[in-house]
Amino acid sequence: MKLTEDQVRDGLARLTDWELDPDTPAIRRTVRLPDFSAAIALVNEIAQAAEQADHHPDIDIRYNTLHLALSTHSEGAVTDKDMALAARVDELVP
Ligand SMILES: C[C@H](O)[C@H](O)[C@H]1CNC2=NC(N)=NC(=O)C2=N1
Repeated sequence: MKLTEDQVRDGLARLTDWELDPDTPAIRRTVRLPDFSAAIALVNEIAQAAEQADHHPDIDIRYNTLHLALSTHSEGAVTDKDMALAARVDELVP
């Protein structure tokens, strides 16, 4: 389900450190880990959650820092699936 900008902003209030990028549109979160292997461990956990949800984030890995973006490619929009996976990611971040 496509969300309006207001619905996305309401949802972000219940998440940790996610921001709306209205230009893409997508929601984004940067996560800094202690080192590269901790970053990769988190990527692997997120990958499992993504496969379970059949919904996949864009992940940019920069040494110990992950830049995560969630949008629903088929809709060209942020949807409830993105908000749900973001909440799951928040649970996985150590
Ligand atoms: C066939 C499969 O369900 C689709 O390709 C899914 C897979 N993961 C996806 N992930 C994201 N972020 N957007 C999609 O539109 C999408 N589509």
